[in-house]
Amino acid sequence: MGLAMTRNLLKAGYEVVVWNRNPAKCEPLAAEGAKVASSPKEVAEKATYTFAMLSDPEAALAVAEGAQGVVAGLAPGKGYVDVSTVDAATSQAVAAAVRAKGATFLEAPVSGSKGPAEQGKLIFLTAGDQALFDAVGPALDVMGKAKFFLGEEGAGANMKLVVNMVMGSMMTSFAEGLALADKVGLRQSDLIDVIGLGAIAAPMFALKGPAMAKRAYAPAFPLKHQQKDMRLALALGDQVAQPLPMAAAANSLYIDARAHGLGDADFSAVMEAVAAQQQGEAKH
Ligand SMILES: NC(=O)C1=CN([C@@H]2O[C@H](COP(=O)(O)OP(=O)(O)OC[C@H]3O[C@@H](n4cnc5c(N)ncnc54)[C@H](OP(=O)(O)O)[C@@H]3O)[C@@H](O)[C@H]2O)C=CC1
Ligand SMILES: O=CCCC(=O)O
Repeated sequence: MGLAMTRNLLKAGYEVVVWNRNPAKCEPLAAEGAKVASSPKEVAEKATYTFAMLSDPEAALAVAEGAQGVVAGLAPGKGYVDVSTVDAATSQAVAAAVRAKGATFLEAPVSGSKGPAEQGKLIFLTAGDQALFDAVGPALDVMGKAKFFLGEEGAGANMKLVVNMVMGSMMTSFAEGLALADKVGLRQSDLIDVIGLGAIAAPMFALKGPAMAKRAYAPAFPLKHQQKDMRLALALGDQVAQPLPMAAAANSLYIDARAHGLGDADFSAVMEAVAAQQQGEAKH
């Protein structure tokens, strides 16, 4: 995600300084005009606005608050925008550390996967300091097709988790439908066509369905991240005493798929966990 988003900033003429834990991943961006820093701190020192796209809450905290982290390089007049999908508590902790340095903070997780990231068509779900939202608005418009400002930090993280919880449950339900159709002798391609013409048509079903029918799962949104989002959404439900039985059932399928080595496959690979359960075996 970070690679595609940065490419769009470079194409739009922004001066960009990049850092990645595995430095080899910076090489294509360096070839396209980005400067490479040796730490997140150096990025924040060199840039006015620092964006982070990281896997999970642990990574977001490490990169923000580590000894060579972003916060160490911030100062008044600078801003930090975290576009990773994390929980509200992580975002709030980072926001407090950023503001203690006199800088501003915006959480801005995205809806949309690899394709929209490449095409500059992401949807930003932001919250935090509105002045920073206004300042980075043109950059968000380069990377995305829509942006929402939802209020204080935590609101963007929560919105993202709710959206991805719904998406994760939709995907498991779709996988069960494909598996059941196959079991009763229906063509999965017919099911995909029928769903696509009716009230439950969804771009996700049309996009992923044909590959799922072939049991092919080239990664766009890695399954390990979908399972992380289900876990964080369920924790959010616990915090506010909202029962989420459908999401809990879906999460157990993602956990199963992840345990069987499918964490780096696309999240549609949850199909394999569904198929294995229907066969009454733990084979994937
Ligand atoms: N892929 C998608 O379709 C979408 C993903 N998201 C969210 O965006 C985020 C990134 O997703 P994606 O790009 O697919 O994930 P990847 O797994 O491809 O990238 C994760 C990034 O986090 C870095 N990272 C992980 N742990 C650490 C750490 N401890 N310290 C420093 N860096 C670390 C990785 O570095 P390294 O390269 O060194 O491993 C890598 O740059 C996730 O929160 C995901 O849920 C949101 C919308 C869509
Ligand atoms: O977090 C990942 C979202 C993927 C999508 O919105 O298509």
